[in-house]
Amino acid sequence: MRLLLIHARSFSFEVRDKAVENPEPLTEELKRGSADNTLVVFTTVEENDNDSPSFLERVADDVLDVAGKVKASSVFLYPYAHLSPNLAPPPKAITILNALYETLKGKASIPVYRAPFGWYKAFNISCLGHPLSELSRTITPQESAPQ
Ligand SMILES: NCC(=O)N[C@H]1[C@@H](O)[C@H](n2cnc3c(N)ncnc32)O[C@@H]1CO
Repeated sequence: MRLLLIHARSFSFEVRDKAVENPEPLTEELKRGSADNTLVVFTTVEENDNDSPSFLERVADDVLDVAGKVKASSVFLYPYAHLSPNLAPPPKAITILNALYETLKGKASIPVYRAPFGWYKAFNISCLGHPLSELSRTITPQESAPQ
């Protein structure tokens, strides 16, 4: 999994067009969204990722560690298919992203928002520019436990 974490003074998005054959069904609340003082997590699910609790908890712990360090008021999970050449196919990616969203919500003491999967979206972001305001992570499922 590849993450780009941007601590934003403000962030907003609005859905435009379908980007995959079967995008996530849109509800009114998923068509647009915004937050201030938020940690935007651009997330690319890779082909070797899985939805095991141990993997998702490592990802969530890393994200929430950054959110705490930068004192973000919320986390914004943003599906983003541009951070890796080894993409998981959409059905697997949406499953893992939704599981990561639930894991984050279960662990976070701040609100966790998300943008919908499978859509092109317009977005505005105002990066705060402090030393921890632009971070990237590559997190992979651990190999099977040593024999
Ligand atoms: N620019 C906006 C956009 O990227 N839209 C992406 C994601 O919402 C989603 N998507 C498809 N595959 C993946 C993946 N492996 N990981 C994350 N999202 C994915 O499908 C859209 C087209 O690739």
